[in-house]
Amino acid sequence: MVALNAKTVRRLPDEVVVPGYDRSRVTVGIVHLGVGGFHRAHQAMYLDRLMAAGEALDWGICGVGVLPADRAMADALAAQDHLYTLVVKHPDGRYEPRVIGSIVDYLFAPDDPEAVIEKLAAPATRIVSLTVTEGGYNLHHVTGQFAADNPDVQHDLVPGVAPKTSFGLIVEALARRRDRGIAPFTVMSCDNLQGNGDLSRRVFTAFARLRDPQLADWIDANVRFPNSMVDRITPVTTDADRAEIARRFGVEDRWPVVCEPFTQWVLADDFGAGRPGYEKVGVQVVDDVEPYELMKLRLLNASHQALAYFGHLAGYRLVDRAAADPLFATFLRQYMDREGTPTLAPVPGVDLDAYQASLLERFANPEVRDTIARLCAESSDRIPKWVLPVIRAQLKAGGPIDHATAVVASWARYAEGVDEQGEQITVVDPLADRLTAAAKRQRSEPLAFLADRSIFGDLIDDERFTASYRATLDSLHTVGARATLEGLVAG
Ligand SMILES: NC(=O)c1ccc[n+]([C@@H]2O[C@H](COP(=O)([O-])OP(=O)(O)OC[C@H]3O[C@@H](n4cnc5c(N)ncnc54)[C@H](O)[C@@H]3O)[C@@H](O)[C@H]2O)c1
Ligand SMILES: O=P(O)(O)OC[C@@H](O)[C@@H](O)[C@H](O)[C@H](O)CO
Repeated sequence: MVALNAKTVRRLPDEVVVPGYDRSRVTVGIVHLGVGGFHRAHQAMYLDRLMAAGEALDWGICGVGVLPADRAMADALAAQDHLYTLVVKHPDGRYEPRVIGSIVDYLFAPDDPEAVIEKLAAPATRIVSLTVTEGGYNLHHVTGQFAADNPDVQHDLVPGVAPKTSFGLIVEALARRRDRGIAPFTVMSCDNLQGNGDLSRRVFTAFARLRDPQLADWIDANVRFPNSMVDRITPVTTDADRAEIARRFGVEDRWPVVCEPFTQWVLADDFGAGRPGYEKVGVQVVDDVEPYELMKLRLLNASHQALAYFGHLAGYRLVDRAAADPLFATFLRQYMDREGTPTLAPVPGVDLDAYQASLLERFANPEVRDTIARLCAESSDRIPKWVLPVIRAQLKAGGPIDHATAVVASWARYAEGVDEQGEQITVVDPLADRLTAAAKRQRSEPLAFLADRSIFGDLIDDERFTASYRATLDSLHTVGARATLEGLVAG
């Protein structure tokens, strides 16, 4: 057994691909906030491929942990010279292991925010990328504007304090760059949000405006925020993954990453200070990302939510098991076909029918072992971004809404916190208490959950929507998830 680090990496079995490039020559050009599973399966992997081809050695990544919970990642990476194993799991049971070397440093902001700000302000830092989850942008769910009422954001607005948030860290670094005459970095969001670049521009300038209006104007005029669509299903790493990787390859890795074979990154070419030649390793660099991102968010991510709550209520705990159930597969396919896809513009080079079929195959990969629990978490940050826009578009167009609306009703039923067997459901959501309190009232007050206008806006005033919602919720309460799905599928 080999405990992974820079010295031991050469002793790994041949089937493990290891960095063939000299990592001591790699310098930091990218600072990444939110180094979780996805960043390590996606952006860091693309860069590793480029580095393996002898390119982009001045675009190494320095990871940053913003939240106190990131201490575990800081410790794991430090113990391994920032190396980790990425294991691609094929549906036939094949594992493809690769040690990724593109992350060369990691800073833990809660211990030393000043070091993070200086790293961000360093002239060599030309891109600051983000995977801080949908919640990390502090968006008002209905208006899409920056919600400044978060206590940590308020803390970061006090002059001279050590920042606690991405906003405080990035905006302070941009202020120092401006004052020192250093060109700004590009801010590249890789989170699952429509127009993630445009939206990053909105929230970072809104935060800066609360601090210093001139700085906000400077950021707005000088900083680039490219949009992107990112895709690769990356479940939470488990101890079983660690044990299996040790057993198969003799690698002792504190925090490997596992993921599906599919990967996609569609990126707008909008960088102010250069970028790695990502297109050489399969990234689609395009002028307009919107058609791709709408396709992905409204088909893949919305379908994930369509599977999540019904799946949990029907007794499933793994995504592949639910996706392989013909009833669920039919429901998802009908949702995509009749409701999601008609809201999309044509996507260059993509056959949407084939895309839908490929999603069902990806979800049903039995090796990935993605959990329903991961998909159910933080729903209040996901449903408004992925499912409600489909309902609104279909209401406007007079199109069908029953399946997308049923997803919302299934979330409301799930949020009651008790399943169909009377077992407790742990609702993981920043708004869990509020959501569960409203959901518990809905047996006597059917629209109680929808009354939260900060999430649903004025949807509660639309009679077609509420009629469909009530019908599904009532069915969930009386006949349960499976029979409700059967009814929906039968039309
Ligand atoms: N996992 C996937 O399949 C997948 C695929 C495509 C895109 N993504 C995007 O990547 C994001 C992260 O996914 P992951 O699987 O890496 O999750 P993860 O839980 O492994 O990592 C999330 C990281 O974000 C940080 N974070 C969370 N809230 C934050 C905040 N408010 N401020 C700063 N940092 C914050 C966490 O500390 C952690 O480092 C997703 O929310 C999504 O937008 C994920
Ligand atoms: O990670 P989130 O919060 O964006 O959403 C959960 C999943 O739908 C998502 O992670 C998908 O697995 C991913 O978007 C696939 O590319």
